[in-house]
Amino acid sequence: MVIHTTRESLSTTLLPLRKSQKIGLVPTMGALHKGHLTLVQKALNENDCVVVSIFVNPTQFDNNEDLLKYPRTLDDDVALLSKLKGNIFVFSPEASNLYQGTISSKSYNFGNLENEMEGKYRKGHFDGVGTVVNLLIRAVNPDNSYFGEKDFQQLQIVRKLAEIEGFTSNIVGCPIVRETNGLAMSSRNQRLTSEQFEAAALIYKTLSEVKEKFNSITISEANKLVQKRFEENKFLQPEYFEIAKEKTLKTAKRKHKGNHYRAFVAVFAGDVRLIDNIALY
Ligand SMILES: Nc1ncnc2c1ncn2[C@@H]1O[C@H](COP(=O)(O)OP(=O)(O)OP(=O)(O)O)[C@@H](O)[C@H]1O
Ligand SMILES: CC(C)(CO)[C@@H](O)C(=O)[O-]
Ligand code: BAL
Repeated sequence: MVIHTTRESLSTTLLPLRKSQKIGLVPTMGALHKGHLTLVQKALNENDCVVVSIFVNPTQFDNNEDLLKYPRTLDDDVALLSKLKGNIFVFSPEASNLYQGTISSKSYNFGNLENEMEGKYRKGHFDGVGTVVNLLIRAVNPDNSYFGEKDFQQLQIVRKLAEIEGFTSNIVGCPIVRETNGLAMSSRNQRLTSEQFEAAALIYKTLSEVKEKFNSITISEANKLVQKRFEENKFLQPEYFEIAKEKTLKTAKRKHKGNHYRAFVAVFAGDVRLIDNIALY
């Protein structure tokens, strides 16, 4: 497996391939799991070669401890990718090489998408995500770029970013991959104790209950139901639970015909922050 650590070496390798090959990009922060591998496999199925970027982007963290504790497992990541069949390039640059100058965010207006949920609770997060995704897409110039629905708000932001920055790449959304207990796979799951991991099954269980009852209860009743379920669990502290319109991600207080709704949640298990969401249709 070829590992590129600079934009220059990656671009030299990709240049001759461009004429005849479709290039896929899967941006990640590493500590790869089956969720990531599903994205990579989809990218391999739909392209001739795939760049998997592994870069823990400092500008999207508002919490320095979260950044320091973020798992970094490059050797294991490469070993996992090596098991897949197909032409994969790992792109694992230093921040100074990727940013080529000061390591700071551009300021974006994503039409308010950035002010909801994750944007509200992680200040500047989506400016950091937008900045790094822009840098990665410009470095790779892919035909298709793959993002998971686990980070559904991020996926919507990246679609908007593509309009703002005029990307030629398609932005491809991929369904959430879950553990057998329902917990959405996430690199941060590595930091859970076994008790927290078991308890965290409640997140998807509760989202599924809301989905099942959604047609027969009000949004306010759904909010109360979620509050009650988490009150009963000593391992999990919800940061937010919101039912929002899928397109605008605006919090919904009442249901209106013709809208698609989605439930979103962020939960702390100790100091590990987990997010999840579910379509309510
Ligand atoms: N369980 C999953 N199902 C589908 N896509 C996923 C899943 N986990 C991660 N992804 C996607 O993989 C890409 C890279 O994600 P990232 O490297 O941040 O991993 P992560 O598991 O989301 O980690 P964390 O949430 O702890 O930051 C993102 O597009 C993300 O949405
Ligand atoms: C898209 C991304 C790789 C940008 O750093 C990150 O936010 C992620 O892994 O979801
Ligand atoms: N997968 C989202 C990246 C982050 O938590 O910063």
